[in-house]
Amino acid sequence: MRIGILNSGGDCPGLNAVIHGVVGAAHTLGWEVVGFRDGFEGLLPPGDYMMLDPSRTVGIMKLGGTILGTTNKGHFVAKVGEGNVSEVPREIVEKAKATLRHLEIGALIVVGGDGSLTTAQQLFEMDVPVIGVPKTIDNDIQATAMTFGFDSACHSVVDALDRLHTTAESHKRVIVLEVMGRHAGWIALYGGMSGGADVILLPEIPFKMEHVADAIRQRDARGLHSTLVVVAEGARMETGELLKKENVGSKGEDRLGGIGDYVAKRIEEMTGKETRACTLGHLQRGGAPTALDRILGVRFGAKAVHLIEEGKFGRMVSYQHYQVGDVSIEEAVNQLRLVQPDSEIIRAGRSIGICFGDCRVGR
Ligand SMILES: Nc1ncnc2c1ncn2[C@@H]1O[C@H](COP(=O)(O)OP(=O)(O)O)[C@@H](O)[C@H]1O
Ligand SMILES: O=P(O)(O)OC[C@H]1O[C@](O)(COP(=O)(O)O)[C@@H](O)[C@@H]1O
Ligand SMILES: [Mg+2]
Repeated sequence: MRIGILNSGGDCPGLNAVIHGVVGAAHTLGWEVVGFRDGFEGLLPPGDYMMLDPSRTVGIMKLGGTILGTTNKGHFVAKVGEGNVSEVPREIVEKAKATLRHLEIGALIVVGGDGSLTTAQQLFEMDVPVIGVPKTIDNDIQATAMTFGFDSACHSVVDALDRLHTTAESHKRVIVLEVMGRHAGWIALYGGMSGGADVILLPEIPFKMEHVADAIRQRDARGLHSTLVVVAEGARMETGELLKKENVGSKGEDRLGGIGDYVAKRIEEMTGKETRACTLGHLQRGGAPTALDRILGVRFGAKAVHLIEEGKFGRMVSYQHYQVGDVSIEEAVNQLRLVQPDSEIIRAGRSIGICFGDCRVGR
């Protein structure tokens, strides 16, 4: 048996651990693994690929990014903007199928986000035996309680906050840290809470600048002259508008960014306190995966191979109740896991005095 694997969409720490898991489990079964380069693009004839065996994947688990490369542009677009689904052109699917036939590949593992898994589902519906592995650094796919990459991103946020605390305290400043989180604010919430942020602004909880400014004034009155604010890039201004760096229209997803600068400027105007903004950006996506992301990646990779062994095509690996299981790709795509404003974690945050920007903090 020969199987294929590709990574697609944005990268994140842990992708190489998935590859390591796939190659290890396949090797044990005596299977060969073909790794396609640059996402689905590698499927186009004559095929851009490398043979993967344990000698090729030794030591890759600790590396960030992906040895296969990835892309979010090209011929296989299946999802644009806020979730509009488009069909991958039939001739492109036929070309991909011809490459898979030519290379005698019996099953294809697609490691990708919601968009790439939408493409995977379309290939499955056109008789390609596909298995999905969920990849989202934002951790926002409903069908899996957790995915690799998220924990590493939270570590970057905590590291940044640890550093920002010392400089903010020395200068009695407010510092606003903008982090990733397009629809879901998990990175801001987990990273912010574990890094000791005082104000956390999420896409799921619309905020008012008055409440943010009030929280900072209250802290000042208590002798706490520095404040750290974490804001997810998808957090919405009072007007409900998203701040974008680039509007790409129907070509894909708009690039978000700028909310950190906006919030910092408003804080300075409203409180008179010296305020600085800092954008963590792709530092969250790069670098070595944490132990948690490595073990998740390896388990996901091994599970993907075992799903092929069982012939469970059209399924996506999923993590629920501390177990790696599977769900249908079709059900998994388009269902976002968002922070619930009335959840236990938000209540815990409020109870320790964190301001989420939607109401006055404290009694
Ligand atoms: N080969 C490709 N050609 C065109 N679009 C692609 C290709 N691979 C991925 N995309 C698109 O890139 C976007 C992002 O992919 P996705 O898998 O959702 O990852 P993420 O959102 O994590 O970056 C989606 O809109 C997806 O359809
Ligand atoms: O590398 P790019 O294209 O700037 O991507 C950044 C985007 O990726 C995201 O982190 C989403 O990634 P995931 O699909 O992996 O969750 C957004 O928060 C952010 O806008
Ligand atoms: Mg996506």
